[in-house]
Amino acid sequence: MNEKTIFITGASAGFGAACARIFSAQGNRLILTARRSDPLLTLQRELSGKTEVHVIPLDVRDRVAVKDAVESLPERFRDIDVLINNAGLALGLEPAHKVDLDDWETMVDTNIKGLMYCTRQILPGMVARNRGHIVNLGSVAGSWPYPGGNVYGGTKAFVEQFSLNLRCDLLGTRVRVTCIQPGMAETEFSKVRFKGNEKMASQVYSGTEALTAEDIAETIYWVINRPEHVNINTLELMSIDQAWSPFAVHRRK
Ligand SMILES: NC(=O)C1=CN([C@@H]2O[C@H](COP(=O)(O)OP(=O)(O)OC[C@H]3O[C@@H](n4cnc5c(N)ncnc54)[C@H](OP(=O)(O)O)[C@@H]3O)[C@@H](O)[C@H]2O)C=CC1
Ligand SMILES: O=CCS(=O)(=O)O
Repeated sequence: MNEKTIFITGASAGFGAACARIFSAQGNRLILTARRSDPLLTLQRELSGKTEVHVIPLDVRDRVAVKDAVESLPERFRDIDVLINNAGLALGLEPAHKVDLDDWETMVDTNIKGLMYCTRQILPGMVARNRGHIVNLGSVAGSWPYPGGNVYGGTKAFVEQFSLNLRCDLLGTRVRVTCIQPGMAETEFSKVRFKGNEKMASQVYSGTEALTAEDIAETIYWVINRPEHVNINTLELMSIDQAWSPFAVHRRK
C-alpha cells in the first residue's frame, strides 16, 4: 500500500472524478474539491468503502476560500503529497474580435489564477516536508494554435511555462512538477464550452474515439508512481483520431 494524501481540484466531473476513482483504489486519502457539492458527495459515498474522502465545495477563483479550505483541513488530511490542479474550462470558440470579454476573464481567473492560488497555498508544506508532486492540467491548446483558441490556449501556455518555472524554483527539493497536456477528451468540457448546447458538444467527438477521462487519470497515476527521483516535466497525449493541420493560408483574389 502506497498511501498518499491527494488534493484534487475540479473533482465533480471529467478528469478530476476519474482521478479520484483511480487513486482511491490505491488506498490514498482524497480531498475532493469543486463548486458543485452534490456530485462530490455522491463520489464520496461511492469511494468511502475504499479510502478516506474529505469533500470541500470550493471555487478556485476565490483566493480567500482557497486559503481557508487548505488551512482548515482535518489533521489527517493536512500533509498533502499530491496536488492535482485540474479545475479549468474553455468558454466559447468565437474569434477574438467577437468574444464575450466575461468569458476571457472567467478562463483567466479559473485556469491561471485559481491554479496559482492552490499552488501557492499548498506548495510551502510540500517544501517543508521535502516531498510532494504538483500535477497541472495544461492542454495541447497551450502549444498548438487553432481558430477560437485565443485566451483558452493562452491560459494553457501559462500552465506549461509556470510548471517548468516551478521546477526551476524547486531544484534541490524532492518536490516534483508535471504538466499533462491532453488533446480532445470526451468529458463535460465541450458542454461547458458551448454553454449547455449538447448538439454542438457532441459534434466535437462525433465519429472519433476521443480520449476518455480514465485515459487521463491512468496517465496521471503513472506519472505520480514513477520512482521518486524521476520527474516527468511535460506529457502530451492525443487520441489516435487527432493530429495537426497544415498552415492556413489566406489567398487574395
Ligand atoms: N476535455 C478535454 O478535451 C481537455 C481538458 N483539459 C483540461 O483538463 C481539465 C479538466 O477538464 P475536463 O475534466 O475535461 O472538464 P469537465 O468540464 O468535465 O470538468 C471540469 C472540472 O473543473 C471544475 N471547475 C470549473 N471551474 C471551477 C472553479 N471556478 N472552481 C472549482 N472547480 C471548477 C468543474 O467543477 P464544478 O463545475 O463543479 O466547479 C469540473 O469538476 C481542465 O483544466 C481542462 O481545461 C485539457 C485538455 C483537454
Ligand atoms: O483543452 C482541450 C483540448 S482542445 O479542445 O483545446 O483541443
